[in-house]
Amino acid sequence: MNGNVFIIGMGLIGGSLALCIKKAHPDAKVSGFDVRKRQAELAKMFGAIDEISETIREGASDADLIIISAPVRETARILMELSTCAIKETVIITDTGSTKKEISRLAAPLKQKGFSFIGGHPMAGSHKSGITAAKEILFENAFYILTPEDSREKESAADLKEWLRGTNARFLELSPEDHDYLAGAISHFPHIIAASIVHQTKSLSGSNDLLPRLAAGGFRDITRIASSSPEMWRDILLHNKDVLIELLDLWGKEMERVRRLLGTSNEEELTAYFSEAKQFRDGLPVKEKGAIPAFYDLYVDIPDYPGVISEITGYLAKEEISITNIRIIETREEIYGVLAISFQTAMDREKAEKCIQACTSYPTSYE
Ligand SMILES: NC(=O)c1ccc[n+]([C@@H]2O[C@H](COP(=O)([O-])OP(=O)(O)OC[C@H]3O[C@@H](n4cnc5c(N)ncnc54)[C@H](O)[C@@H]3O)[C@@H](O)[C@H]2O)c1
Ligand SMILES: O=C(O)C(=O)C[C@]1(C(=O)O)C=C[C@@H](O)C=C1
Repeated sequence: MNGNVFIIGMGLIGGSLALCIKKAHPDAKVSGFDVRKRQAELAKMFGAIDEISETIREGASDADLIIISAPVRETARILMELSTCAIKETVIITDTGSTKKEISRLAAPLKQKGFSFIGGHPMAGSHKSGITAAKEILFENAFYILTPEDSREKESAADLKEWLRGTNARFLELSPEDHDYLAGAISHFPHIIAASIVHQTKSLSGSNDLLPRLAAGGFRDITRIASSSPEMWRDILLHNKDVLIELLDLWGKEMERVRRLLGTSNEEELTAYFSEAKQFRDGLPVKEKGAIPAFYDLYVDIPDYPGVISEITGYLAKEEISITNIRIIETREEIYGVLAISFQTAMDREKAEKCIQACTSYPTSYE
């Protein structure tokens, strides 16, 4: 498509969308604004945007598409500001916020003036923030929720999907209320639990300094998202307060149930508790990014000696196989550790396994 795209908030999501739009629509002009000007400068340096806008008013004036990609409570303020700006009658306005009900309510002044606002939420991300973490592949195969509310917005949603074609995401239309309930359950609530586990560990470690040093695989897996932006999560929780309080009450009952099973040493029910959870978790889609991003992980049993990781990444680099993440799951002195390497595609993982098998004697595996 040809036209002017204006992105407000040049962080992880704004930057990644800018890269996707530039790839799919090379003739479009993409400009960006960020309250932290350095973010916009970096976005320009990385080639994510063509121009930096000095103000929202300036960037919005000639835009055909405006994407707001700031924390959700800032998004509310930006919507108010946009409703006072001179903007094209035909402009499509969208956002990327993790909550939709409150944002859609706050877009009312713009909608009353006849502008198309379509709430949006790409359901993929990271615990990392800022433009330096942005990547074109972030939304590949992920669900991208849109919340058009009337027939005019549903029509504009078709143009919006075309603008966002380069995300290679799977678009899904929901009401803002349904969105907030679902996202509350599978995204917002797990972030509270992750942070609460870290809090519990922190307070226990006050009386035992060995505790944080022992926190390995399982703890790291379940608490990764506790490293996300605190301001972003504060705002999400405040926007989705009612749903989250309801989920916290349910969780309390769930924990009571486990406590009872433990108290009575109920072996059968405890096995059933974990079996049911395993069955449901194992049945979640792995090939596509759902609420849970797809990982194409390869596990390599490695001896614990200096240089072993660079040895393996060196072999992969020679074959030009790109890695998205690498971590050690477990290391104990003189015992084998497990190196988990993540790839973007199943094909990359297969190539990597063949390469490691050809160059080393380290056992490899994946689920
Ligand atoms: N991080 C994720 O995993 C993820 C995934 C999907 C959606 N989201 C949502 O997308 C939005 C952006 O998240 P992110 O991860 O890119 O955060 P981020 O912190 O990486 O980027 C947000 C950017 O917005 C800028 N900003 C803040 N207030 C602003 C304002 N008033 N005007 C202009 N710029 C402003 C910040 O300086 C920052 O650069 C949030 O609403 C978040 O809920 C996040
Ligand atoms: O992968 C992560 O780090 C995320 O937390 C991404 C995640 C999620 O909960 O799945 C976080 C918030 C967004 O609104 C969408 C995606």
